[in-house]
Amino acid sequence: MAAQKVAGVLGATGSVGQRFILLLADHPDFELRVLGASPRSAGKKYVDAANWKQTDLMPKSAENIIVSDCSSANFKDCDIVFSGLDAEYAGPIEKEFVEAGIAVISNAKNYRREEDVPLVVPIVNPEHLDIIQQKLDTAKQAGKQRPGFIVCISNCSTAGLVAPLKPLVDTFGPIDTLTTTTLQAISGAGFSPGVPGIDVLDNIIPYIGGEEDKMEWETKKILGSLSADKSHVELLSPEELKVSAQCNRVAVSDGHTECIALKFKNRPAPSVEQVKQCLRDYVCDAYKMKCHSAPEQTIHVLEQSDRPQPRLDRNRDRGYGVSVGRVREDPVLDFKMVVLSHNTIIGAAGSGVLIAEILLAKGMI
Ligand SMILES: NC(=O)C1=CN([C@@H]2O[C@H](COP(=O)(O)OP(=O)(O)OC[C@H]3O[C@@H](n4cnc5c(N)ncnc54)[C@H](OP(=O)(O)O)[C@@H]3O)[C@@H](O)[C@H]2O)C=CC1
Ligand SMILES: N[C@@H](CC(=O)OP(=O)(O)O)C(=O)O
Repeated sequence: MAAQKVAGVLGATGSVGQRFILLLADHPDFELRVLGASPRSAGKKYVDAANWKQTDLMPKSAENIIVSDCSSANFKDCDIVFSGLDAEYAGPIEKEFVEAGIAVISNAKNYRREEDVPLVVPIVNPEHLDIIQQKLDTAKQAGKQRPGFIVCISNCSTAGLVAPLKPLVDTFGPIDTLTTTTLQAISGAGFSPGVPGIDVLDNIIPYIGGEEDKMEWETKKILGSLSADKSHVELLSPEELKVSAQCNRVAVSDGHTECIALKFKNRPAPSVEQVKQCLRDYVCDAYKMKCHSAPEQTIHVLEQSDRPQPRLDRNRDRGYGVSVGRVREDPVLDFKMVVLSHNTIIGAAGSGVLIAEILLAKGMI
């Protein structure tokens, strides 16, 4: 077995950071050695710094790690750094890491729209990581040191949305119009401070700041194609794809549900049975590459009329699989369906870990 790569986590005490700790404990490819968080946590043992909220116990291996401040010098021995930093602080910290030659996989929104930064949902568009290979090749040819780089993970609701779209577009051609109404879990709002119980209990909050714009924009980058020179992604134009999102916060702990409807450009549209079969048959590249965390079944098509449900279905394929149910014809567009994805696994930390496994398999770290 190859030696494990050394890994660090920024924002290790937060909602996404805690999920990274769980997913990286006992990982065959990565040894988690360095944890970073705010100055409030730095200097404390992880067990004292983190307000642990996961239903799995904190891994013993993390308990006694002393939390560092988020300066790249503390992470200089890391082959890869995963970031679950609060977006308010992620920008300059992640930039400093990249300038120090470190490979960063970020959950924060700050660099997702940069032209030369891949925005990757690993079960959907791992080929966009070729942008990184191109950067590494260019540096090598110029006789430069291996550069640092950043890969961004998408917004969590966007990750669930694009998962079923990918095989549908590959099989039936482009989508013309897409609408989604989300029901998003409270863990998506993070832990500092998080959504107060009094706001969300017995309630639905029909607003999540910035979320709708992110979903509408990021979908067009993730479903876009790599440029011929592999330096950037060509975004889908508004004429190529119209997307409309409405986002709501609901009193669910983990798992974002989305009610989506879509219309294909090509006529005649496929049948409901063809759509379901296409989703069932989809095998993501990461699974074909035998990546450790890749879901065996990328998309679970559920036939029961009252599924998917967050509590019952969010952990399919350890949270790396996406569930789709209630696939049916839509009298306005072509089809509608309900999509469920685990927001801190395939929507955040799990995607980060799977991206790192793909980078490792392709020799980029
Ligand atoms: N939760 C989710 O489902 C998803 C979240 N994201 C994104 O991931 C990122 C993390 O989100 P989430 O885990 O929910 O947020 P949390 O609020 O739960 O965690 C934020 C983390 O950032 C750290 N932090 C805060 N201020 C600073 C600072 N000044 N310097 C260094 N570290 C700091 C916190 O440390 P401390 O505990 O010491 O304050 C904590 O570890 C965000 O950018 C978010 O938008 C993306 C997709 C999904
Ligand atoms: N906004 C998402 C989580 C999140 O932080 O997304 P982003 O990384 O795109 O800001 C939610 O509330 O569920």
